[in-house]
Amino acid sequence: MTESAPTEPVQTAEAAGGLRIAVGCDDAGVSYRDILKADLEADPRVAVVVDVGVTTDEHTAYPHVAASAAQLVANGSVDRALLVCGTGLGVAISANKVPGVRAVTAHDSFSVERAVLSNNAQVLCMGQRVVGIELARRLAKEWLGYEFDPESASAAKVAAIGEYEQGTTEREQPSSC
Ligand SMILES: O=C(CO)[C@H](O)COP(=O)(O)O
Repeated sequence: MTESAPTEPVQTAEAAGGLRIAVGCDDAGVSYRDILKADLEADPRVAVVVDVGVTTDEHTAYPHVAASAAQLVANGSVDRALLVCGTGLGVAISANKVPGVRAVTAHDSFSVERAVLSNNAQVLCMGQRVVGIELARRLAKEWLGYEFDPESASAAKVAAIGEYEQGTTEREQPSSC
């Protein structure tokens, strides 16, 4: 099911009956976004797909699309986001500017796995000019199967990322600096 972007966090993945996922792209990622979106909509693990753009005749730059999707993640409207631009880099950098969001660019199976299991990344970014479409589809499918374990040894490391973001911790610099 595709829905327009909700403004309020309405429910949880459990209540929705599956993952709620935002998809987005710039004009360099439209065809991959369309294919990946269709795959997500057909996947029984996915309850809701929210498309934040762009449309085929639109040229909104990647930071704006990425920020829209990341804000939906941050406010709890969706569980995850899948973003596509030319490289997957700009959308990741942009999404990471939204507090609470951990976005990665990944084009291989192991990195996709660790993005969730090590980093609890909610946003996966790919580059239409970098990865083949069949690999991108496979990676997106694998990505759905991973769930971060808050009891894992990785949890404290992810928490430390949040502390730096919030400025509640600071690392002592070497005395030479
Ligand atoms: O890949 C992109 C940003 O990382 C984007 O699709 C193209 O950006 P541009 O090279 O600045 O046009």
